[in-house]
Amino acid sequence: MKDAMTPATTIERLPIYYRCLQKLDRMDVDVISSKDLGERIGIPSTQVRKDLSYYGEFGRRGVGYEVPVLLKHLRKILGLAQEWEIVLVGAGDLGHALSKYGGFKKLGLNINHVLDVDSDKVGSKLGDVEIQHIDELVDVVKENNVDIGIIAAPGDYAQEIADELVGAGVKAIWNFAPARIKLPPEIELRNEDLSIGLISLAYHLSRK
Ligand SMILES: NC(=O)c1ccc[n+]([C@@H]2O[C@H](COP(=O)([O-])OP(=O)(O)OC[C@H]3O[C@@H](n4cnc5c(N)ncnc54)[C@H](O)[C@@H]3O)[C@@H](O)[C@H]2O)c1
Repeated sequence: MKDAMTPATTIERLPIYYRCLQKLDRMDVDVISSKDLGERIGIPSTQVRKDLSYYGEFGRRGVGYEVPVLLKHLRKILGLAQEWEIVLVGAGDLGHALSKYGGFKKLGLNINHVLDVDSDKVGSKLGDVEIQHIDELVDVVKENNVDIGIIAAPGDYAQEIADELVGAGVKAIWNFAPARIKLPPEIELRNEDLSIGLISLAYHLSRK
């Protein structure tokens, strides 16, 4: 089924299924019913079946889903059957946190390049990645076939950085800067705002 027909909420749930199945696989669980899978991630079994039906027929009626098989399919669907080369722009507090988080590497999402404008930071290491000067952006992207760029620099520079990333060949941008950046339609853009989660907690608490 085409992505355009898959609801955004289903796509957002795929990584949750994936993580849950990885855990089950580590526990040597071979088969899981849609009911058990739904309970583990807090949604009804009907929703599980509907979500997965957008991508094929994976389960067996009355039996459930074979965990390793579904995991393999989801890995492919999520684009995690391959390794991704990623450049991070901005080696500040957020850049440190993102770069040092080990979970991305385990998924094959490799933040192998970090760029910054601050000459005091250039040459120092973030984990085992050496920070390079922002002037190296084009070479870094081209020489390493970088597909994904992360912007963790101030908002005032976000558009300029995004344009440079795209010009160099990056196909997707994860933007943390508080700026509305404009990109060609073929470039995937995800704007992230961690405060949304915290504000929603405050919203719900204030109504109790
Ligand atoms: N979306 C979110 O949830 C979220 C959360 C935290 C921070 N942020 C945003 O992320 C960005 C970084 O936040 P931070 O707390 O790490 O800030 P920071 O000041 O600690 O780090 C910013 C880094 O960007 C570098 N930089 C500045 N201009 C640059 C340029 N033109 N090219 C390359 N590097 C450049 C600086 O030298 C610095 O190392 C800010 O825009 C901030 O608003 C967003």
